[in-house]
Amino acid sequence: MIQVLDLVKSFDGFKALDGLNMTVPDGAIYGLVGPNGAGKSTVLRHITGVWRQDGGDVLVDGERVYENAAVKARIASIPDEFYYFLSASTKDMAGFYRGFYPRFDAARYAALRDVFTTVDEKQSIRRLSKGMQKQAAFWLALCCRPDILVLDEPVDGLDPVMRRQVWGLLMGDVAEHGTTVLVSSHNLRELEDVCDHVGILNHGKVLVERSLSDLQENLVKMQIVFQEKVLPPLPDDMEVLNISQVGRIHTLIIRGSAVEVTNRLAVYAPILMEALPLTLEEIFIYELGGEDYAVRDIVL
Ligand SMILES: Nc1ncnc2c1ncn2[C@@H]1O[C@H](COP(=O)(O)OP(=O)(O)OP(=O)(O)O)[C@@H](O)[C@H]1O
Repeated sequence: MIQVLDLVKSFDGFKALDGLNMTVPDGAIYGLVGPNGAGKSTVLRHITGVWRQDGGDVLVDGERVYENAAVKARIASIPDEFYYFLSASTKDMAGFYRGFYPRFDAARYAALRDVFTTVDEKQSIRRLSKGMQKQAAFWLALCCRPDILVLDEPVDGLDPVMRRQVWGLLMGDVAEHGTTVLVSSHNLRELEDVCDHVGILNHGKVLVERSLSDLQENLVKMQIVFQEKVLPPLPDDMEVLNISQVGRIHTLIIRGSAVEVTNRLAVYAPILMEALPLTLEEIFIYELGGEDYAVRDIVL
């Protein structure tokens, strides 16, 4: 488990991290979402032990990360800026990682040649295209067999086919080995299909942190058509977060499970009724939008 506790980091008096708290459970795919300058890269650099905090703590399974080689050997990272040795090729870096990561998997390195076919492993990484550099970074990171994989806007620059392949590999590692994946993005939609936990970050703080199952079990989108064009009065204790209407179709966002809400609305004898899942973006908007405009602005 990764615990970030009241983390503070200032640059020339500017608080890039301002008492940031977050918890990433083991085996989670945790999406850290926020606008430019929110502090995503800064917090990730603390979690990977690159930077020392001014205040607070970053713990992995209860141990401090900073200057802790044993903990760092369990973490692989794809940062937003590449840090490979000047003129090092993918193959050179694999040799270096083999010495650092105790579980470096040489057989996997060989097998992944068939996935990253466009990357010339003998070419200097800096001379590869941006997308190929990202592919090389994934190739190397996946071979480290880390317990924790920290990815800073990882799929930027990857084409759609490669994105799918990379996410497939990552999700396979999560399912088979319980790898914890922490991934940052500007865009909730990009993480929609993969994350099971989400933290929304702005101005150096996590505004809200939730697990997807908590959110999804508790909110449903109902599309309903009644004989009459107007919506019948609904029970007082039914928590309706949003109502919209297009023609005769009413769309209601209601708190509760799909089964429970469907049963309660069936009493009104609709002509047509369907319970639909909400997107992650919709969940955040309806769950928090009313009460927290900062969150609403970020996810919209
Ligand atoms: N080395 C640094 N020196 C000075 N200021 C910095 C440094 N690194 C980050 N900052 C500042 O800290 C704030 C957070 O930056 P950070 O890179 O963490 O944001 P981000 O959420 O990753 O943004 P983006 O989505 O644009 O990558 C910004 O205001 C940035 O200017």
